[in-house]
Amino acid sequence: MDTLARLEQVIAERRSASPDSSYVAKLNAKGIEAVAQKVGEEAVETIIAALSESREEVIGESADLIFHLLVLLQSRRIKLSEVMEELDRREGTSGLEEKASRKDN
Ligand SMILES: N=c1c2ncn([C@@H]3O[C@H](COP(=O)(O)OP(=O)(O)OP(=O)(O)O)[C@@H](O)[C@H]3O)c2ncn1[C@@H]1O[C@H](COP(=O)(O)O)[C@@H](O)[C@H]1O
Repeated sequence: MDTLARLEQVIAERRSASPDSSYVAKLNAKGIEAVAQKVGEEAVETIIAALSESREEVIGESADLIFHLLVLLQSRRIKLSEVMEELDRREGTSGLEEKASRKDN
C-alpha cells in the first residue's frame, strides 16, 4: 500500500477517536467548514513557501496541504481512488484539451 492510501486509512480510523487524543478527530468535530478552511490556509502557506521560503518549507507545507485535502475528501465521503481514477482518465490528454472540454460543459 502506498503512502497516501495508508494515510487515508489512518485518517478514516482516527475519525472516531477522542478529539483529546487525535488531531483528525478534533478537526472533524469542528465540521466541514473548518476542514475546508484548513485546506485553504495550507494552500496559502504552500504558495508563500514556494515563492519565498526554502525547499524544506515547501516540502513541509505541501505535506500539510495533502494531509488536509485527504481529511476534506474523507469528510465528503470521497475515496482517494476516485480522485486517482479522475487523474487516470486525464492521462494522455493535453491539459489544454481538458480545459476546452470543461468550458463546453
Ligand atoms: N500527517 C499528519 C499531519 N500533518 C499535519 N498535521 C497537523 O496539522 C496541523 C497543521 O496546522 P498548522 O500548521 O496550521 O498548525 P496549528 O496552528 O497547530 O494548527 P491549528 O491549531 O490551527 O489546527 C498541526 O497540528 C499538525 O500536527 C497532521 N496531523 C496528523 N497527521 C497524520 O494523521 C495521523 C493521525 O493523527 P491523529 O489524528 O492526531 O492521531 C498521524 O499519525 C499522521 O500520520
